[in-house]
Amino acid sequence: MLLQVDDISLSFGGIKALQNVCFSVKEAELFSIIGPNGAGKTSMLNCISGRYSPDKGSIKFAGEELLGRKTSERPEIGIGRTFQNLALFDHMTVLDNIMVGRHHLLKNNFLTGMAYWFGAQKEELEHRRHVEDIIDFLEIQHIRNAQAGTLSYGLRKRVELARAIALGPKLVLLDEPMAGMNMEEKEDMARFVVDLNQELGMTVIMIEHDMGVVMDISDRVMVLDFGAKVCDGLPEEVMANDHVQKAYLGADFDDEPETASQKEVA
Ligand SMILES: Nc1ncnc2c1ncn2[C@@H]1O[C@H](COP(=O)(O)OP(=O)(O)OP(=O)(O)O)[C@@H](O)[C@H]1O
Repeated sequence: MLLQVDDISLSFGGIKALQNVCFSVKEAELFSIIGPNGAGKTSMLNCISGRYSPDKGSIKFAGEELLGRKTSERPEIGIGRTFQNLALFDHMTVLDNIMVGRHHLLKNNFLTGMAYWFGAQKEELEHRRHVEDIIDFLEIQHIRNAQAGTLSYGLRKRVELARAIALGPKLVLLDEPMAGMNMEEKEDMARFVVDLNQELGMTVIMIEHDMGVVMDISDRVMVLDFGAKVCDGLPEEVMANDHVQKAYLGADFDDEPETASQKEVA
């Protein structure tokens, strides 16, 4: 297993955001987390990315305990992430935004990392080459010099994905990568998520509300509700689960992707 999550609980005052959650993700798997609003999905991602510290439990990545390690170490360990809300530097170009994703490879420090804007040419060249590969991969050549703030929402989400994978993580955590997108943008993003999983071999954990996309592209799916795991398994197993049928999908849920994609968990 690349990621082994055991007995994770997390509370905020009286709110139990996560209750004894256990699951594991294999290398090169595309694993989705679904559930209604407030189910604990982002909290789970935040525990893996180090943003939140769970009250108890263990999260092992490639056999090593992650809990207790600094959040800032996650990129070096091999974990990248995107956020539910866009977190780009709007005044910077697409290229520079993605370069920021690689600053950890310089001196582990944002300020020294920024020094490459002013000089460290050789190292910068190497980084640029790598970033250009990502730009090609995500088909954003045409906007590489555009200011991030001027782009459409769908393209900004794609730039954010580019930054998350700039360091070539083993595991990438995607928090609602298709939220707020139109159909065409969603299809593009779904294709890129599949490609980074299948072509680049990255393991993906994705939170996504669009059930059609989730069931279409995931290897396995986990359902959370009120902070607890309802079930996990193959998409068809999860779809057949009574609790999932009743609580999230409605009795009339149709398995066809065209119909399914109209439905959202919450
Ligand atoms: N930083 C925080 N402070 C206080 N409560 C929080 C915090 N983060 C999450 N919670 C609470 O924990 C519970 C789980 O929230 P979380 O954001 O993980 O759910 P979610 O499944 O990601 O929901 P959504 O689909 O709306 O993003 C909610 O009741 C939420 O209000």
